[in-house]
Amino acid sequence: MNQKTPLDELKGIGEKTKLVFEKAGIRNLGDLLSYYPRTYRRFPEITDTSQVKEGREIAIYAAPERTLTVQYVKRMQIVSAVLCDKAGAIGVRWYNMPYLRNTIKPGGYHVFCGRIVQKGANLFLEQPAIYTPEQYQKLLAELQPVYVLTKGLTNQLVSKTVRQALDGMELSGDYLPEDIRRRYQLADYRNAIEEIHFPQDEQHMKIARRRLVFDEFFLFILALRQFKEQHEQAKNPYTIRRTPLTDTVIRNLGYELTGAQQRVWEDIQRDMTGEKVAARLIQGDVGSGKTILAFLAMILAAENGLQSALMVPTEVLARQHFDSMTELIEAQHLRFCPVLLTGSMTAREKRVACEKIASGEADMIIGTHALIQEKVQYKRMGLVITDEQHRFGVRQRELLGEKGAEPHTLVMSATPIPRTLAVILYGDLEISVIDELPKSRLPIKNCVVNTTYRKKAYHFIEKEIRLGHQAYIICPMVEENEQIEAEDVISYTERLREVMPEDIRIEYLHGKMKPKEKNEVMERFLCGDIQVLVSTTVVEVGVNVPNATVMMIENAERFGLAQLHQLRGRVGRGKAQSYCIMISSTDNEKTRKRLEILNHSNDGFFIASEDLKLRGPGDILGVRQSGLMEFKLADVFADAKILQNACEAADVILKHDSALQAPENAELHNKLENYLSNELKKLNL
Ligand SMILES: Nc1ncnc2c1ncn2[C@@H]1O[C@H](COP(=O)(O)OP(=O)(O)OP(=O)(O)O)[C@@H](O)[C@H]1O
Repeated sequence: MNQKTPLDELKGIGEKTKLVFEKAGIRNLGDLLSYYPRTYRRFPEITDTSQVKEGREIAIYAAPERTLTVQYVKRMQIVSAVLCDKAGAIGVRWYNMPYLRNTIKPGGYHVFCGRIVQKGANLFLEQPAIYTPEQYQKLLAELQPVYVLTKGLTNQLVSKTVRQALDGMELSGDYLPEDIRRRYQLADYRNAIEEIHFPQDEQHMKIARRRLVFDEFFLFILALRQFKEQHEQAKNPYTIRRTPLTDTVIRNLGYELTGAQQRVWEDIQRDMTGEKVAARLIQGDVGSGKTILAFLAMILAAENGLQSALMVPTEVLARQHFDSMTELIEAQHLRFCPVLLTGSMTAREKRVACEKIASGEADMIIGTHALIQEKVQYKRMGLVITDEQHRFGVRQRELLGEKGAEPHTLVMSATPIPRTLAVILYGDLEISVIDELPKSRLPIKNCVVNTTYRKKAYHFIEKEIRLGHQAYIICPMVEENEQIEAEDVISYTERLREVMPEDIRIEYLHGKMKPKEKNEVMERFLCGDIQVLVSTTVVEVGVNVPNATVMMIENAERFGLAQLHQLRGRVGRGKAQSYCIMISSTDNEKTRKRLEILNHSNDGFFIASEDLKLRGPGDILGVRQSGLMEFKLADVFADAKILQNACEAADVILKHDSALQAPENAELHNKLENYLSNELKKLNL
């Protein structure tokens, strides 16, 4: 067995289980081994029955008062008892485990570990696992991997399957040359994989993680260097000239471009009118006004008779940009034709769009991945604008362009990273920074509060709505989940409708809704028909509704700081004073400190660096940063040092063997090829 062996060659993986894994993107053993735990769980310390609280997972050292009783309800056998310890007593229930009656005797002390649930007026310990104190002490030292789960996929199933794969696989070789491993003190691959899935303890897990993070960065940088090399050879196939039209558009915008926007616009024009194919990263904090620069670049292309494409990560965003572009064109009486192309459009709509694109009638094409997925024939494609999720824009450029005619690229990013890191991560791009917000903006007012403040917050939201504004409320979950104690969009909306005045229009939005429903809700929010939008983080990136002035975030402790900053960036985009209310459901000191950073600053760069200081590099898995720069394990902030090491290592290797053709680099070469094809697979090409 090797990394490419299909999963169903393992024992016990039948057709059904295979599909369950496939849904999580796991097809072969390589996919499985790199399905790293999302985090690790520790068993709770032993406490006593005075600490029970609904939803909490606890461990108590207790014994039943009397013999366990067994009741039959429908076809279920319910075993119940009252467990007593020094502090008091709690009811307990197990389902379909009648044999417990013989093993757990009155007065027999054990450690019971499970979750507290409320049934009617009473709290119960439900289905607790039972341990001897010695067994439990051992478990306390262990880290239990927790994976990202999908329907049918359990932690146990993943662990069991990984174990089987590791036991049956030949993983002796290490593609990382030994001198690199030695120089950067990296664990060997086999060991790292073993310890990331089955850590002996925290220290071993951290060593394993460090190696795998190095790998992620190392491959990423090697791929980047390859692209850069290819790219530097490309010549601009079309002549683009500056045009007075863009100056007129800027004059008629209704606001003045900030100094930073003007500077970056100059960079873009210089690129596009230059001799080489240009690739530039435009980095700017949330709400700094990146979109208008993208639009101006598209207008410049169109005026020169070239098509341009703007590719964004979500349908909601694609539609929003399409609408704003159409509005701009109409308001300024331009004669350009924009078209929208997204996956959820009907076959007929897509056909019409594609015809317009192929005939050259469409000047600007705005859409999602559909821009490369659909078989679209572009005509004179001169400019492609993507966001940082599509890091490997060069391949896409090739796909979007015609043979031999590579378009210019702009990559938009709101991730606030220091220049030193940006230079590494975006090594194939020139970098421009919009480091100034429009002057008309008032800084957002923030507060971090606990759940008792909710009622006041609702009153506050109502007041803002009466002033004609709108509000977002963010919940971490889509639906209720008994395992996770966090607010969910669906039941929250129901409750909110009950407590808010009836005339306030409240709707919800989440990623699992059909695209058409999502678009409808978003359009209604955009035009002010919906006043309070209860949403998951689907609104995180790019959504622009300047009339919204309140962002309330439930379970703020569950989000990374960068993500919270992105969410908050959905308000404060117009002239009115805006507010961000972060509700924290924990009194944990560390969480409080993290949220305080946001409370005191609206500056994305500052937040990212403070977050880093607080977490410290190599903090277990950290709180994931916003999903923008996605690595499996690595975090560009917390692992900045490893990133620098990986960059150095890549430079040294390429200096001696730029095409990775030397025999000692053969395995690395294969690994890189695999990496690149996986990156493309992610784009469903
Ligand atoms: N110079 C300016 N003066 C006033 N308003 C501006 C200026 N530039 C852009 N805006 C407005 O600010 C809002 C936010 O701009 P935009 O949507 O481009 O932000 P962004 O940089 O893309 O942010 P995000 O990363 O959050 O998507 C928009 O409503 C836009 O019309």
